[in-house]
Amino acid sequence: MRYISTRGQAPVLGFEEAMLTGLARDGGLYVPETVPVMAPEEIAALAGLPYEEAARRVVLPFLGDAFTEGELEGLIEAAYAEFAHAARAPLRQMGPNLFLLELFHGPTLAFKDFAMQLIGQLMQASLARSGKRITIVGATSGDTGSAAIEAFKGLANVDVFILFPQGRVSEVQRRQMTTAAEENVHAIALEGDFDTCQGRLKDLFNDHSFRDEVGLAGVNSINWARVLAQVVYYFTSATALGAPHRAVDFTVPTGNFGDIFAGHIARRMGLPVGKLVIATNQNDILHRTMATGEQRKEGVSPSMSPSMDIQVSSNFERVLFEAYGNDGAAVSAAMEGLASEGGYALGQGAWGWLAERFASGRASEEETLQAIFRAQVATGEILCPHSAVGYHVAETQQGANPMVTLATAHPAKFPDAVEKAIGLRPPLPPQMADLYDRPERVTEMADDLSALKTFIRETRRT
Ligand SMILES: Cc1ncc(COP(=O)(O)O)c(C=O)c1O
Ligand SMILES: N[C@@H](CCOP(=O)(O)O)C(=O)O
Repeated sequence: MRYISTRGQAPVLGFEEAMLTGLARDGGLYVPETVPVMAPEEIAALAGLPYEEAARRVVLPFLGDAFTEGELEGLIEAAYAEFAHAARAPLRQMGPNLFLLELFHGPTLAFKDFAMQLIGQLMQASLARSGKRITIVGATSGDTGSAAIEAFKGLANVDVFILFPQGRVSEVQRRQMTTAAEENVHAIALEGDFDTCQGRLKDLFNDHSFRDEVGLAGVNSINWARVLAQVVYYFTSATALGAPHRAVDFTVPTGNFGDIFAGHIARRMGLPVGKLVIATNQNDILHRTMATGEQRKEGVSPSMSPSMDIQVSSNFERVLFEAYGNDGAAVSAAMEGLASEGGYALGQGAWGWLAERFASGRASEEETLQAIFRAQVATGEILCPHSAVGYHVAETQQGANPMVTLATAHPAKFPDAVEKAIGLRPPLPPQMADLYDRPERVTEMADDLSALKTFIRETRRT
């Protein structure tokens, strides 16, 4: 299995190297050169399997010879052992043909745990073999950070630095990151928004001597392995609803485009996905891109679904690479336009290509609150604001197929928004009940790349 960069100028890598490399050395993102296809019988056979076994079957063809089947089985078992629901990703019926895929039963209460727990296991196995040590730097708008901390805290050969936008995550999200007591974990509150954090992360990767000096590794969805692990729940949910014998639609609350890109990969693997709907909050760059054929940045406007307050949607580059017929030079030109001129036109061919594969919608702040209210009245389910954005858009996009909307975080991570919608503050689960009593440890930093490098150099263990 070979992985190539979306910018076409970086070395071709195997799975394990791509996982440990993070951002490609030409600034692009790694994607599989070819996507393995599952036969309808293989897909049908996933129905009713334990989540772990379905994960093994879906993930294995992408790994080449990086891990043996036996190794992979053990690592997947360990990855999902701490999930609080036996089904791992249970489906809940919300209406006659509308379903919610609950992805918040992992240790940090967001869908990030599905991928982060697995890549935590894969990376540790790989590092144990090589004896190397790495420095993980992650950028977060709230959920990736705590998921990464949970997966890598306390490891002797890994240091973890998480950049989050100061004042732009919920209090629960912040405390999940700043209360880790382990000495290898460092939460950094950066001046700016999530795009600033992700921009600095990519700057660190693009400084080749720095990345080599500290053994930089990435666990954002920059890392292909993150996306791959998220492909699994599209298969488990669609087969539970009758795939491959009928098509299933999905609506995905979207920010960095990783989760919905995983759905796109599931479809390329042969899963009959009907509509794949991008759902955005008021930071609706992706919805506007689909509507106008032009991607143009506006300022980030803080919303009650902060994890989706993103304008520079990293994984859009992966789908653009396909839309441009794997033309790395065209992708580089578009990314250059986004960075220096604030936007670029997709081009008619690429716009049409995308419109055939993705629909889109947006939810305003008021529509998000109403969706939380409606879902609770209809079914008793309390949605987090991100899931509510998806729920609102899913309702407007429903057709003949079952529609699954992804519930990406637990409502207790966003008590203020939920209280505004339904007058209740959802309690944290018992293992986090003392979150507000734990001491916080955080480093506040201005947006200064050279100061960030110095901090990482001086703080990481060698
Ligand atoms: C709760 C929640 N919902 C949705 C998203 C958007 O997912 P993606 O960035 O993969 O599009 C995020 C952040 O990634 C998130 O944390
Ligand atoms: N919403 C994310 C942003 C980072 O996304 P990732 O999938 O690239 O890690 C978050 O909560 O941090």
